[in-house]
Amino acid sequence: MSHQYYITGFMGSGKTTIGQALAEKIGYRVIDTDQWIESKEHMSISEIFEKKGEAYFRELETQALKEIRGERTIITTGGGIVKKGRNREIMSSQGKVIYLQADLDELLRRLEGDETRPLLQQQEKDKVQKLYESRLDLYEQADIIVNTVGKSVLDIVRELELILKS
Ligand SMILES: Nc1ncnc2c1ncn2[C@@H]1O[C@H](COP(=O)(O)OP(=O)(O)O)[C@@H](O)[C@H]1O
Ligand SMILES: O=C(O)C1=C[C@@H](OP(=O)(O)O)[C@@H](O)[C@H](O)C1
Ligand SMILES: [Mg+2]
Repeated sequence: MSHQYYITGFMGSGKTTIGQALAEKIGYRVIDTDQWIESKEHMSISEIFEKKGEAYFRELETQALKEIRGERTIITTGGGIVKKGRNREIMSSQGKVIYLQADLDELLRRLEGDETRPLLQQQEKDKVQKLYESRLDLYEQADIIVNTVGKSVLDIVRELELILKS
């Protein structure tokens, strides 16, 4: 088993939820980059986007990846972390990258009514689809890819536990 695992995927793929449950199951600690940034800035992700802008938030994501280090650690990331080559390099050099896959319709169903993701607020579906498609190749560079559609959180945790043990 690796010391550090990074969980990636589009918004709604279940990174935060699965990371938490998997960490409990295998006795790892878990740190979510969005939560790390919110507590550092004393602001919600939406407020950071609104008051400081996306570029500022992206800088903090890189800082989070550099600073969050440790044995037996799962790092759950924000869906846009893969955009920067530097971030992808940091993740693959410091640990193993897991991609949680789902089709866009499933992701949007899971996030119906959600108001915490600024990039989904008042966006046409076309725009979200373009964003999703622009990231697929980047997510697919992961070491481990798990399809989450039609599976419960528990199913996915069990599947990942087996993969990590092998
Ligand atoms: N496998 C799954 N099946 C159905 N709903 C899920 C699944 N995984 C996560 N969810 C739900 O989707 C929503 C987004 O999950 P979250 O963990 O916040 O995703 P992410 O961190 O990738 O954006 C939550 O309401 C969560 O309960
Ligand atoms: O995809 C993105 O660019 C983002 C995803 C969000 O995290 P989740 O993927 O956990 O929703 C959060 O980091 C921010 O709203 C931007
Ligand atoms: Mg999350």
